[in-house]
Amino acid sequence: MANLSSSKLKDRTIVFYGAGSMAEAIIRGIVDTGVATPGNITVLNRSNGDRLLELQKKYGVVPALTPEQKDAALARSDMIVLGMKPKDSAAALLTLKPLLRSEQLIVSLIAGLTIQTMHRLLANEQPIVRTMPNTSSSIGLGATGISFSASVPEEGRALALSMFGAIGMTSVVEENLLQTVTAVSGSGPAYIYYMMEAMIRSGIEQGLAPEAARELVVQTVRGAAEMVRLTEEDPAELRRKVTSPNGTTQAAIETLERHGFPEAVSQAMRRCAERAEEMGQAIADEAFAR
Ligand SMILES: NC(=O)C1=CN([C@@H]2O[C@H](COP(=O)(O)OP(=O)(O)OC[C@H]3O[C@@H](n4cnc5c(N)ncnc54)[C@H](O)[C@@H]3O)[C@@H](O)[C@H]2O)C=CC1
Ligand SMILES: O=C(O)[C@@H]1CCC=N1
Repeated sequence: MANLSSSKLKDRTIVFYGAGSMAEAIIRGIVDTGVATPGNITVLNRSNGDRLLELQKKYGVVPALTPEQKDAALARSDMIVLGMKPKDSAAALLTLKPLLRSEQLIVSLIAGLTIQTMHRLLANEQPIVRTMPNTSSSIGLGATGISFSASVPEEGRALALSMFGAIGMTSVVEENLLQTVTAVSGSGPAYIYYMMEAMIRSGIEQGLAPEAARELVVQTVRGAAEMVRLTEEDPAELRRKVTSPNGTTQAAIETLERHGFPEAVSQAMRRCAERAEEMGQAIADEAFAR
């Protein structure tokens, strides 16, 4: 049993309940940075044992392969990270319910699923940390929005902040703003990748070798993000500095505007947040309709 008086993540037992791509991003981050001990991390899935063995090989974490191993890991761990798909989450919480002790900390990664729905499913006020991380966590550059149920003690807050702080930046927000965090940073990497795909494609169409197009785009995105971060200047100001009057950038930006780029981004983000809400509502509707 881990030392419960210590707030160090290293001393805590953690179960990743659902070991897909987001769980792996976090595992890689906390193992690589050394904030957690691989031997204290158990991974479990619904059915894919090979996936668990792959994670064991890559990170030294412990696979729970049999129903007995799964129940034992869930029952004894200090933290349980819910990393299954939203549609599987209600069933997983109901499975968890009879195994839980009141001091175990639940950390949810699940888009849309509210603390209220989790408390209702568990029929108690279990300490819950609801988060919205992103996959850049796997390289220590994650951005995670975090909310706490009132039942999370100070120590639980510190543990969660150290987990997500080790793999990037964290922002504690009111729970109703986690949908917005989903729209900004949870799904955000995909918008940037989408932009990169389009830029690489156009570079190739205009004659660049694929590798050159890729390298130039990657360095451009990396450099632009670092410029915003290091100079602390407003992105609009940095953009102005690239844009010579009547020059090439102005021509490009005007074209993006004509095609509704800012409005498209705004609508995409609103739809993203709305979708998170819908997904959370769908979980609750399905779980409590019976
Ligand atoms: N992928 C992303 O960028 C982000 C994902 N999330 C959230 O993370 C969660 C997982 O997403 P991904 O990792 O992308 O999905 P994924 O499909 O890669 O992984 C889900 C895993 O959960 C397992 N699983 C499903 N039901 C289970 C059950 N009853 N018991 C045990 N394991 C079960 C599946 O076998 C699978 O390994 C989702 O709820 C999503 O909303 C949050 C932020 C970012
Ligand atoms: O697409 C999704 O639903 C998840 C949540 C945020 C990023 N991926």
